[in-house]
Amino acid sequence: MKYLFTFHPYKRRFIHPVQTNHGVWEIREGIIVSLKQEDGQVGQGEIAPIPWFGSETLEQALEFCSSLPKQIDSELILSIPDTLPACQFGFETALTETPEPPSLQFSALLPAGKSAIDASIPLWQSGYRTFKWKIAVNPIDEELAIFDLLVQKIVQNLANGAIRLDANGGLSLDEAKLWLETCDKLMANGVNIEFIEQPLPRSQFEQMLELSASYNTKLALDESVATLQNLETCYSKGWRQIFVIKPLIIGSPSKLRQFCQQNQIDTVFSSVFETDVGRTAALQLASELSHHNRAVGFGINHWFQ
Ligand SMILES: O=C(O)CCC(=O)C1=CC=C[C@@H](O)[C@@H]1C(=O)O
Ligand SMILES: [Mg+2]
Repeated sequence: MKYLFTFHPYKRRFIHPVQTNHGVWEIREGIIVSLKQEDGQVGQGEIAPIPWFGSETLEQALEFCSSLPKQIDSELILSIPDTLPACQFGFETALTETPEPPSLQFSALLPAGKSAIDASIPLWQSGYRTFKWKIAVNPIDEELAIFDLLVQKIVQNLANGAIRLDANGGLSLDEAKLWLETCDKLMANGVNIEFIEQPLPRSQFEQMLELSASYNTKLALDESVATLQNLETCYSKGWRQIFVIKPLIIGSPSKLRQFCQQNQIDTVFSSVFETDVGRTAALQLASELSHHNRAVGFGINHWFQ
């Protein structure tokens, strides 16, 4: 079947710039692709790259879209190269109907630094019980002190709740060990620290594998497994703790589905701060493939003005 193909770049400014060890992210740019069938039905998909995670750049995605003919078919879509994972996701999901996903548990992202404490209260009051906090943004002694207050403020009251820490690869090995020792002690006192996400840079996989065997607190790989190729490599090198899956940059949903059906991996699905177009498709995939005991990192989606 042939589809009439159009694409529309978008640009959205974050209400609160996202502060991580990678820096401050102020504007999210992406592309909405539309595929119109002969009967007039239109399917949409979203291309939302995060090049610093290993996906293609927005420019590369735009160049790919511009290189396509006006009419394309599913054969061309399923042959999009693995070097364009965000395009693979955007075009493939534009092909498929995405029914409303069943209800999922959501995790709320807290801002880095001490503003996390005040930000957590309204989120907790609105029902969130899982929170993710960015670390390796401020000096570790400052963050450990803030974490102490955060735990007292919310986590201890969290019946069946949890807190996740995301370092975006910004800790040194010694800092990672200090965070893990701190979390293990809190875990021993009944605080549910669900995991520490990407404590070390992608280049230190072996050290993270060793850490994962040395502490009770679990580790989740994110930047290390951002594309399906990287995920398969980490799996083949022995990673069996948690895999963060960002559907919009992982690549082909059908290839991801195949891998998850062949390998029972522990996954947590995560947003790339996409629009509702990508979010709907991503939540559908999450509801299909995620271990339902892990909240999905798509909470508070009103990140934009
Ligand atoms: O996973 C979540 O809970 C929310 C999404 C999220 O934290 C991120 C999305 C995109 C890039 C990063 O800034 C960050 C992450 O590292 O997981
Ligand atoms: Mg992360």
